[in-house]
Amino acid sequence: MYIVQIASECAPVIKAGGLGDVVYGLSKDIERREHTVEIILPMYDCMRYDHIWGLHNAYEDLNVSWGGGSVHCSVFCGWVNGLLCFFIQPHSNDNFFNRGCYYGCNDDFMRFAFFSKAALEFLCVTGKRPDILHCHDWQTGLIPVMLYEMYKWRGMDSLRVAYTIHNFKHQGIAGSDVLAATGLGNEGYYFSYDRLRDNFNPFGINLMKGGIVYSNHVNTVSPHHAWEARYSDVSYGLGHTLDVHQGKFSGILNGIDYNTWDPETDEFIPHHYTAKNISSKAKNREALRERLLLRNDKKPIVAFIGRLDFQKGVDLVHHSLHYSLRRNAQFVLLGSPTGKEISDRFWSEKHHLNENPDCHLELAFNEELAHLIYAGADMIVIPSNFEPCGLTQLIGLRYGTVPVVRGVGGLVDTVFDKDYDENHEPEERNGFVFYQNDQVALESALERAIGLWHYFPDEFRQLQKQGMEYDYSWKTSGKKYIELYDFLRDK
Ligand SMILES: Nc1ncnc2c1ncn2[C@@H]1O[C@H](COP(=O)(O)OP(=O)(O)O[C@H]2O[C@H](CO)[C@@H](O)[C@H](O)[C@H]2O)[C@@H](O)[C@H]1O
Repeated sequence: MYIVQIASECAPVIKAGGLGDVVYGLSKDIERREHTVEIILPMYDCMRYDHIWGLHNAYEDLNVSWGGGSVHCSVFCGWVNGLLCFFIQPHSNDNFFNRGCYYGCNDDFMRFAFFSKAALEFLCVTGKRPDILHCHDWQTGLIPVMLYEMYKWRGMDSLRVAYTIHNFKHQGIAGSDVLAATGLGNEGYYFSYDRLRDNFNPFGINLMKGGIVYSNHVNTVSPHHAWEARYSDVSYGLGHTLDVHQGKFSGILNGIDYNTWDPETDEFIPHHYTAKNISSKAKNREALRERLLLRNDKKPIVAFIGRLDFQKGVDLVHHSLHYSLRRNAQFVLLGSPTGKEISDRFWSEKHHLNENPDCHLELAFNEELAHLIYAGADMIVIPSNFEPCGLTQLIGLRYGTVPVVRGVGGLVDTVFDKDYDENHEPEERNGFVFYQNDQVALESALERAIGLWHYFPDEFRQLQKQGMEYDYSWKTSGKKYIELYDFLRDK
């Protein structure tokens, strides 16, 4: 089979969060199964060029009709750890991808609508006819729309689209100017509730909704979140649309790339280990302390790694920091703030705790440090408000770092409470789970975790090993995607 992934991120070259990991890890898995996979990405000025091998100009004259005129683009091509990637570079005064950031501009919907159209144009003029186009999140929601409404007539009618939603919170709400710019036009047609009109904002079109309506299949990234999306409010207004399209909606659990995330070979950690010699993990704890100037004391390290965003339960992240310090633990936070308010709050906390020898706040994106924290910490706390899948608990489990999570979304599918999970035998349990979205609930789980570390170290070690024995690689999930692609291709 021939699959083309179109996305706004692919690790390690473009990574703001979990989307990048999934595009990379899934593509690697597809390749391992001997299918052909290619990835189309924007060519951002700030991406990690050092992770691309053999970057060269592969297509010089891509002209994309846009806003009544045409934008000239170059398409570069190179290999990211063996994966063939195409990078689209538009030459226009809009400077869509030369902004020193991946997201967060006022015209993001225009930037990614343009990228979507350019990706289709590239496939069209180069004669590439994959069996499956796999699109991700709102940034590429217009691809199935334009494929069906425009490009199908240009020899692309055999392509099928799989659309994966990693985060319902960001949907890409735009005005009719996007219709005009892309050439879709016909406002009356697209501003229908059956098509792109936003379910709650009558003046906006919703790019993610377009992806849902027009794709051949839609999935989110865990079975439990697929259920939540239909029966609770976490689909942020798209529940009705999912209901209408329920026959083509499912949940497929994410995996993680077991070569990138492997405590036995990880190039960013000083001491390698496996479940069998987990005692070596403690040396990474020491290395982490040394790196972050924490004192050497008989205490566990609790960590948080992630975007600092409403989604991640920042109030409870903040509370878990202070609670851990009170309960004789150290705390390490690696977080990229997503807004000014959250940023100010955590910067002020960082200054306040600057001299504290038991905690460190790193407010930045730092891939290398993330690896050392996964290896050196004893527990990872994930108190999310909602979590479509969550990768940090999967990585934590792989590194013997016990997850303490709120029971939502994919966290429900992957973490099983040591004391209370009734569906798993004690030897199959792997972490701590709380459900209520409040401090008391968080404390009850964190206290059990920290207490186990201090008073029952053998049991704690056993729990770490049980977590490490889980297989959350792409082995199972990759197979599910291949089955899905196969099913769509034959339709
Ligand atoms: N400051 C930082 N420095 C270094 N590394 C950092 C970092 N902040 C985050 N990371 C890394 O980025 C990834 C984040 O994974 P998450 O599952 O939390 O993704 P996110 O919420 O962004 O994405 C969405 O998509 C993913 C993928 O589908 C879903 O799992 C998730 O639920 C959904 O919200 C991990 O690899 C983590 O180590």
